Amino acid sequence: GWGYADHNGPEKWCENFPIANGPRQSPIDIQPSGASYDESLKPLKLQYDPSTSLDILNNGHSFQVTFADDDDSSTLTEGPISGKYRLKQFHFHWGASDDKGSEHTVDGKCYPAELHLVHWNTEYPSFGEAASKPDGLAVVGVFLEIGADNPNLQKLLDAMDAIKCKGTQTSFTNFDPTVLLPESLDYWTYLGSLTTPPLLESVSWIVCKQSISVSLEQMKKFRSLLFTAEDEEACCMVNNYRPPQPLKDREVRASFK
Ligand SMILES: COc1cc(C[n+]2ccc3cc(OS(N)(=O)=O)ccc3c2)cc(OC)c1OC
Ligand SMILES: [Zn+2]
Repeated sequence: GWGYADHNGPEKWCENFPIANGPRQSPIDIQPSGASYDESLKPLKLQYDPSTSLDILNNGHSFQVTFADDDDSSTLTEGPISGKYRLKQFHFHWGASDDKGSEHTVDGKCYPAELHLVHWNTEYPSFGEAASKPDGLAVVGVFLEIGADNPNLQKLLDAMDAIKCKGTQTSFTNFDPTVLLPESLDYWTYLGSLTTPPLLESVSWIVCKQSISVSLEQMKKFRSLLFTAEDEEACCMVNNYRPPQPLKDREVRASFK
């Protein structure tokens, strides 16, 4: 299957997923000077109910926290989207060292990690259905920057000992992902895709301008996870990011001046 190694990584994904070379692939390098301020863009409205958080899982590509999405308890509305999108899961991408790890870059600057909050359009019956529609998904991206210890990440980090290997999961209840958002919700937005196979071109990307902090010690904990299952030769889960893709015929809009 696909992965992030030389033999199955981003440069090879087009062999099984030709959309990898499509017209609206993600991530991209965001160039603030090339983004146009759009005064019609609304502030993001994120309303999350912590009782919808279910479990935390090492899926062999990242770790994700999954949410109950059978009602409108945790939603994203306003912002650049129309309608209501339900939170399905959040996950991260990160590097082997602090000079790389994010998927989006800003004027070529890489961050050590990037958080993705994945939402699907309730216009459609399920995540799977929405994932194949051009307006089916909305992913909020938040950069992590090396700095002070971030206490809001601690619950995630404490759960990592229980999900070290691919395929392991543990319950993860009563978590409000709002605590992971930066104080300013200024954002850039553009039309793109999932950044992992199946790379479906169904995502309205919403990338926050402001980052959140993560300490060096906390980053080391991310890097202690494994891509591999218990019975396989251990391979550290690092560099699970896709590099920026061609912007092609797209515009990036800014919600701020
Ligand atoms: C839950 O059902 C699905 C889960 C998944 C799993 N999945 C795969 C890849 C993903 C990539 C993502 O990319 S990202 N990094 O841009 O957020 C986000 C969520 C994803 C979720 C895919 C599906 O069809 C495409 C599903 O519907 C059948
Ligand atoms: Zn992601």
